Amino acid sequence: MDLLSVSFRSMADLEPEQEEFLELEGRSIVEKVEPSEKSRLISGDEESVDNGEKNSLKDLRTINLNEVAWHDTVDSCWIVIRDFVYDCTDFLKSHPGGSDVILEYAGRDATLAFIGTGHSSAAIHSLKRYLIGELPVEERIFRVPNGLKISAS
Ligand code: HEM
Repeated sequence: MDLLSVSFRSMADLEPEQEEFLELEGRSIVEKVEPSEKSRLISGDEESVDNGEKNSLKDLRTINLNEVAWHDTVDSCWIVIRDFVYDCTDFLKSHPGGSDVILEYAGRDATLAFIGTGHSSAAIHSLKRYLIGELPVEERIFRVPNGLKISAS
């Protein structure tokens, strides 16, 4: 047995409440497809999906972490949640948790903070208003096709 064996599971393996989160992120995509297709969609295998929503997935702009990092101020505040990029600039002042907590993550990944705070379904729903893109496949850590295994051996 490996000393260290960590698996980043595909989205299809997540707990129900996490899956809800992920479904909400891509609601318009997953609602219109069969369960088998949905599982492929949420695991990131977009090529295998042949439906009307395929294009909307592909149309999402690819934004890398380097570009995200430039938007780390109150005048332009981008954050990454589950490999999706959000522009929160206009939302900062109205965030119920205050602007400071979001600004702390401006220009970088805020996934664990966002989840750790226990945001409501309404909050998760509202995320899509600020969605501007997604990370390139090689920079993703949550939506990895077929999962990613890190092993010590
Ligand atoms: C675009 C991203 C975000 C959106 C749309 C958002 C939305 C919301 C909403 C709607 C609430 C009210 C409570 C609820 O419905 O859950 C809330 C509360 C809160 N959020 Fe966020 N949030 C975002 C990012 C973040 C981030 C990155 C943090 C970092 C820790 C954070 C920390 C908090 C905290 C601490 C509260 C609790 C406020 C309280 O109960 O007094 N949020 N957020």
